[in-house]
Amino acid sequence: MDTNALVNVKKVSSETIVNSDEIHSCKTPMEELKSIKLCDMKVPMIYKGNYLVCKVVKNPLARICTRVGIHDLNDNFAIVDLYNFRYNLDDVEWISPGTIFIIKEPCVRDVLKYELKAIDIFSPTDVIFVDPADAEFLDKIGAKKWYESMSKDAEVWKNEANEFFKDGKYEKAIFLYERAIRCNPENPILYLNKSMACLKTGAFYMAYEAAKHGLEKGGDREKALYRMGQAAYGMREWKKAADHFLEVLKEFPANEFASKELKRATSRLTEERNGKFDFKSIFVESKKEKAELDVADYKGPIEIANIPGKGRGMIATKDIKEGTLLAVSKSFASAYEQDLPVNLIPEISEQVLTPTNVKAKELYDLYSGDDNVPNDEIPFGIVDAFRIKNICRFNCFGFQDKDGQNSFYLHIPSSYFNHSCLGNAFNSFYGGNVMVIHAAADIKKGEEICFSYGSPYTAYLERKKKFEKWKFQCDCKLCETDANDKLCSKRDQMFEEFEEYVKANKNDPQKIRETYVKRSKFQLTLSRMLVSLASLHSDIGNFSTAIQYLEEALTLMDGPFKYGLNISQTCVNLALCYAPILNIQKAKEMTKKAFKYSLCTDLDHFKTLFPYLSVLI
Ligand SMILES: C[S@@+](CC[C@H](N)C(=O)[O-])C[C@H]1O[C@@H](n2cnc3c(N)ncnc32)[C@H](O)[C@@H]1O
Repeated sequence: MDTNALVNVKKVSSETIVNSDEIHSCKTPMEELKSIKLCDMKVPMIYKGNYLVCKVVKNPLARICTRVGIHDLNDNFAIVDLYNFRYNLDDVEWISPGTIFIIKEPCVRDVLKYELKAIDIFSPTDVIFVDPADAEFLDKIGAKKWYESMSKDAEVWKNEANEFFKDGKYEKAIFLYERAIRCNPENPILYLNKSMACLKTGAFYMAYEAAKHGLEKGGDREKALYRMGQAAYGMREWKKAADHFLEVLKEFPANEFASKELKRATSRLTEERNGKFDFKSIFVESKKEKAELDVADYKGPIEIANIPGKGRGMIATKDIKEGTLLAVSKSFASAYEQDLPVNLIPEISEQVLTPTNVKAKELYDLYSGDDNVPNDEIPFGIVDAFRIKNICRFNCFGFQDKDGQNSFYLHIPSSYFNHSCLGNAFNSFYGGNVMVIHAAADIKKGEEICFSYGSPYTAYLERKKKFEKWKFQCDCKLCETDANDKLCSKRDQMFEEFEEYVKANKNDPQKIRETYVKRSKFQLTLSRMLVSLASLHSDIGNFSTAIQYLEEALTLMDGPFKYGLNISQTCVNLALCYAPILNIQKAKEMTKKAFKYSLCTDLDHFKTLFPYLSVLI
């Protein structure tokens, strides 16, 4: 047997992993599974109905997954590849040699070169970690031989856990607080400390439960209630959070932290109930690196309905005016390109384990690609990596910041809007983390509300290809017009050449204009060229030509796609061209128009976005 396989973790792309059709997630409770040993396992095979008890014997290695060498209860060796447990793969401490764990329904394959068995784990909830000091549980799974006799003094483990906590090693601290609790289940401090450590790792459900137990065991009420409030806030249960902070203040009125937190929770409640958001502050905050914005989700006069041929979609519950705020959502999970592999499963795993299972239900209800497979109910506390991977594929939004860095976001409520290139809604992002959807037109009660999944500027064939990946065809008027227009792809090609050409010539888009002779509608490519040309001219101070191009572009943009084409920015550009030639009246007119189309809450918000226009408004 060659254990060198361990040093040979393959470099594979994240796609290779998450696309595997063999991703299996165990949905059966541990009590219903039977133990199995490596010698009884044939390869390749998924051992449904079984579990394997193992112990890490070889140091972990990490590339795209974390790989460890394990022994089973017969001391037979195998490789275990753990996917989707961590963002930060450099962190391997969580599975160091000596770690005992159970693999529920293991997927076994062979590594021919090394004549070894290998087990792939994709869903974090397929693993149960076992404390070597937990004699009772080890006995239950037939692993008594791995029992390590350790101190039974809870204080010893509490002190050790506190040290880990101080070093920022929260998971290790949680593991030891749990050991301490097994030694002395009546000590409330252990629960409260565990709760604090859980808050640090974002395991809010566990934090809430631990603080509640601490309270029930007679622990410090101020601390317990405050932590319950913090945990509820983390779970985005604003009312519950506010109630706990109020309870703290009632008994301990001098607690300044609780009064601050109560204010925050109340703001979230107002956002959630009335759609009253401070978009200016959200904008300022979103400009910070890897900003984590603190906002509630809001659902305006809209509801989910079945839309023939499109699955589910959003419809208006009453007549809606253009510019109305329809929805705000904070991303459920996010990943940054620089943190390769891009993988939302570790974060989603934390979120899925909430007490009421509401979040898990909302997540698993999202479209996962196969209309023929009913979205069967996933039991509470189960991370189904395969389903989540598909949900991400059909519902994630990519976002590129100004430095060209990509990030990926899953927004739950916003995932129910279908696409239309000429959508009657417009979605904008605050750093990607927060998605805001406004009505881009007047909408009648019962009408479907769609927004464009990309820029309407995207060339027709490119759009079509993109939609094919998402398994649909767009039947909007723009796609219909483009599909019937023989000059469409020629024009798109000309545009590409044009971009190169204008860079060199700063010339007129006459040739493109000519391609529209037979089509007066949707002259998007022309407007795009005019905007490009205008910017070249304004850069060299040729403002009157820039104005001529921008005014023409503005007329062409004024259609159902005006928000998608960022008409507000074109008005800003015009204002910035009128101002230097001292046509202040026009500059003010354009600034006013820019504000109208900016969807800003108020002038203050607008001025934060465009401070250099402040004097014109
Ligand atoms: C983000 S989901 C939108 C909600 C989805 N319709 C549902 O039932 O949950 C994206 C998926 O919706 C469907 N879809 C979106 N826009 C569509 C359109 N214009 N026509 C047909 N299907 C569309 C496609 O299946 C696409 O992959």
